[in-house]
Amino acid sequence: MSHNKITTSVLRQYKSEGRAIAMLTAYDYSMAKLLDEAGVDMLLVGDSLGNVILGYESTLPVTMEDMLHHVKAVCRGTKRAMVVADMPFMSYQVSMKKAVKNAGRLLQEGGAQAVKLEGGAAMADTVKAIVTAGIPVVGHLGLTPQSVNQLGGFKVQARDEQTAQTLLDDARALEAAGACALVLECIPDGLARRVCEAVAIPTIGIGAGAACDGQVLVSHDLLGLHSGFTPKFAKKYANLHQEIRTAVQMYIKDVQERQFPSPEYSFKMSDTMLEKLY
Ligand SMILES: Nc1nc(=O)c2c([nH]1)NC[C@@H]1CN(c3ccc(C(=O)N[C@@H](CCC(=O)O)C(=O)O)cc3)CN21
Ligand SMILES: CC(C)C(=O)C(=O)O
Ligand SMILES: [Mg+2]
Repeated sequence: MSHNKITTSVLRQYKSEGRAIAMLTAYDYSMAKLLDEAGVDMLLVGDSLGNVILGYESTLPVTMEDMLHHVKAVCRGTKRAMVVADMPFMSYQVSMKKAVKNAGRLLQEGGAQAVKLEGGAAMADTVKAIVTAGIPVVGHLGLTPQSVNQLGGFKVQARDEQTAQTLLDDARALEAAGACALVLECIPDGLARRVCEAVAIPTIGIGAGAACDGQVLVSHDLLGLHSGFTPKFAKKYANLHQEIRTAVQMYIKDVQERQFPSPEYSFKMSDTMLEKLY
């Protein structure tokens, strides 16, 4: 097998060469295999699985056990892409010791290559401790959904001078702490460009404009597979929701009209053998 796994040094090389990084979320084996074979560079097992897969209203109820379950499935389907696992709410905020232990579980038990956690300078020491343990960490700034109860909703972040400066300082603090990349979510494109220029590590945007070194989306959003709310920044490249509905309705009709299964989908036994049965 020619693995050619994407590593943190490959990501930095991409940035220096101006080659854009394509990242998508994946939550299961089949989809991970499909996205990996399509050539995506990074797969994020996002805590958005709380919304998309488990049907929660937010990402807050997602647990370490939920994450591990899905990280394992994704890693079994992935050869080339770097698998990044979101650290769920309360798995890294309580203590640095717990943070290192939980980050370690996502690599040791889950099989991920890196973890991602939300927060800026306040998380720098935690990032440093995890990195010191040999675990690559991706930072996440801007709209950080685990803080939705403080942010007061899912809104564009860092729109005024003070909050924009804080975000720039946070990016520098995370880089200094050893983060290998930064996700920038839902911030003005000009601010994202300033962050990209200010740090040497790759920035991966979601609703953060075109200047980022890479882009990430929730794959269900781009595939038109998610029946719930889709953010404005999510470009829909397909309408699989409708395709699946149509396919399932055809199946139901076939079953009801006894058109399925036709002989090609059935198994035969000789009439002479059948006649012997009593
Ligand atoms: N399906 C899905 N896609 C995502 O991108 C996503 C999730 N789920 N769950 C976790 C977080 C939550 N995210 C969200 C959720 C809502 C908005 C949102 O409502 N955005 C507004 C912008 C409002 C404004 O202009 O300030 C929008 O209209 O898109 C954005 C990101 C991103 N993540
Ligand atoms: C939206 C991305 C960046 C994420 O954190 C997730 O999918 O959980
Ligand atoms: Mg997340």
